[in-house]
Amino acid sequence: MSHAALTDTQPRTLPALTVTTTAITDPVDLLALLPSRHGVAAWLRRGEGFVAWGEAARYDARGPARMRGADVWLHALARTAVVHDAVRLPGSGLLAVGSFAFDDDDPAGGALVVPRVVVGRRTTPTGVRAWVTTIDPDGAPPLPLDAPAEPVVAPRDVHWSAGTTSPEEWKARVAGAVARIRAGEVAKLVLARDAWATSADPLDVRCLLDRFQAAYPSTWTFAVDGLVGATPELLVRRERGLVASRVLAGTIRRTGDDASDLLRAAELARSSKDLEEHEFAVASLAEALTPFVASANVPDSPSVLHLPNVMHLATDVTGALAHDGDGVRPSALVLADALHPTAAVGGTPTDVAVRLVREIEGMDRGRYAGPVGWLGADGDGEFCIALRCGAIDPADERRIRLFAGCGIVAASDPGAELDETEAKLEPVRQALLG
Ligand SMILES: C=C(O[C@@H]1C=C(C(=O)O)C=C[C@H]1O)C(=O)O
Repeated sequence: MSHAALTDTQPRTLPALTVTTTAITDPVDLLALLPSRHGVAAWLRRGEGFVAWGEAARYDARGPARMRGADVWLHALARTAVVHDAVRLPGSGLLAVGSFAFDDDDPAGGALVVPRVVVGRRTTPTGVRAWVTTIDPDGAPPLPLDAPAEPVVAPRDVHWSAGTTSPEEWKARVAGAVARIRAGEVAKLVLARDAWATSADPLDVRCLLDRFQAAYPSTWTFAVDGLVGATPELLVRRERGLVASRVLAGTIRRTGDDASDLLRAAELARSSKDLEEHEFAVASLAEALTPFVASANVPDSPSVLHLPNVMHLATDVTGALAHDGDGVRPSALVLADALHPTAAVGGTPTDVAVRLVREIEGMDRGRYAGPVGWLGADGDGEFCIALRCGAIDPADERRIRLFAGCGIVAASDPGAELDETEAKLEPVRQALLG
């Protein structure tokens, strides 16, 4: 598909938004506030973040400029919005949630959506603060905040079906990738696979989110436009002039036995295959971030991140944002665009790896492995990499497409990589099964 066919569909007129944020008493359980399974969004970690519903404005993004176009759109909306923000914390005031396709050419494109209602919660040095933001377009009456909630529906009679390639075929593709790496075409590339699950009823993201939060509290649990998951990987956070990113690459499966998991964690921290893979990812992230920061802190060696299903080598990179030539600081979404795709989901070097991923993987990734998160009107925000997630089929909401991938290097073994994808599919599988 040519890029020309994938230009952004810029809305002709922008609504004038009235935005009001007021402090509320701590609701503790944000998910319990979501009124229905329709048109809801969530961004939660350790019980903090926000839930949102309704749609005040929407930007459907396409093509290589999908993120920059969305950023310009929110900026323009913010210029005409009337904002009363009595809370003034990251995530209060005008914000939008978005997710974007992995590939420039993917018709999935992406979207940035300004919700009608956002309820947020955050721990501050003076205690937990909570707020509600209402966003009303063009004088529309505010949505009722105390509408009775529709009961949450758990998935039922879930059955699984094959994705684009069978496990055997996928292993053959990994072996093909290893041969191309050993031939010197590319140093690392990330290959993913998909699988389908179908429930008896339309899927209710509120149930899946609840289960993700309970099982994976240290991940970013999200629902954005039908993409739902629990990702451990922060692409970029921009908050008050500081940036942060968490690079993950190098993975080992958990056994469920604490003593042997500790041994495996030590093995992972010494494994030259995983350390090499991790170094590629940190180096490419640091290089992509350099033009935007006045200073950066890149730790010399990774730590081990323990999740219930897998352990990863992890490096937290931080920096102080620089102003560009016009004295403007790039927004979180502009930064996400510059950093995407990292070596953790593309490969090294990026351009060759992305071309080979397209050729060898033989599947459309859609919004899997693309940036997902939120953007505030002041440019602060948080974008993760959409991993450990599934995309609900808009044409049949009983169906969800799950994804998982892994970094392939010269020393990769196809059977072990298939195993790793199975471990990475677990969060969504568990959320579907309960
Ligand atoms: C691609 C995925 O995960 C990425 C690949 C990893 C690896 O290869 O070790 C580790 C974490 C993620 O950066 C996925 O979960 O689908």
